[in-house]
Amino acid sequence: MFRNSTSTFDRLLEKATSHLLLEPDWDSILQICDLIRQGDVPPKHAVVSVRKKIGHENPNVGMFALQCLESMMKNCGSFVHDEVATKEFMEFLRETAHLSEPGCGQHGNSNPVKEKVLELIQVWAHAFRSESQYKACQDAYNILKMEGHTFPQLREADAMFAAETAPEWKDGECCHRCRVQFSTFQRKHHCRCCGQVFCSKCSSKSSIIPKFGIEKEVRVCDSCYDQLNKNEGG
Ligand SMILES: O=P(O)(O)O[C@@H]1[C@H](O)[C@H](OP(=O)(O)O)[C@@H](O)[C@H](O)[C@H]1O
Ligand SMILES: [Zn+2]
Ligand SMILES: [Zn+2]
Repeated sequence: MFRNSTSTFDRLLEKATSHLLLEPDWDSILQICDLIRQGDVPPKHAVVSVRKKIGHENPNVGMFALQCLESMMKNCGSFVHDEVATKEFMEFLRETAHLSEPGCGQHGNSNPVKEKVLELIQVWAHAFRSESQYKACQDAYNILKMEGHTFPQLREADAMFAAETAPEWKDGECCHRCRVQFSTFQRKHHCRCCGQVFCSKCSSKSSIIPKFGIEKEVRVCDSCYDQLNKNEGG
């Protein structure tokens, strides 16, 4: 399931972080986000790959990788938050900021990679201020503050995370809609929109689910189908 989309992801990441770019390749970045949101690429693989690019000796590659990470955090929801808002990853980012400093230990923010790291940690610390499972961001922010780094002005709008992620699939012994019992001949199916379990008759339709970033047709139950397509065809 992951094999070919992972190679697509890798190709897109190469493209989005090429040292030849003069500005971010937003189209590739958004395609990367779609692959992760649709569950086509394991979030861990995605974050580990971007991390390698952030640490690239060419600061331009590092910068493009940070912009890619920023979009992934904004658009891919908890899949990516769980991989990035960790003590270990925050230490890596703090290390990256220090390594990119001109000379040893000055706090001049004249370095775009360092400035971007400070901006991102500040936004995430703010966005996750009430989520204890992501307190690593606050901790990193406080450490950097204590070290005397100056942070850019926080733009409230930057701290909003867009995408919801698709719900976990529920289990059950009968169809959520018509209550028919599942058996060898009456197979289970899941609606990708509500995550409930259905018989084939009650989940025979498919639809895209933009709110979850699912741009390809996937199986949905009859009521989710109606919801998702109600404004179509009058
Ligand atoms: O066909 P089975 O061997 O019963 O396996 C089911 C299919 O994989 C269903 O995929 P689908 O929803 O895409 O149909 C999945 O939703 C169910 O959980 C599985 O039990
Ligand atoms: Zn049914
Ligand atoms: Zn549904």
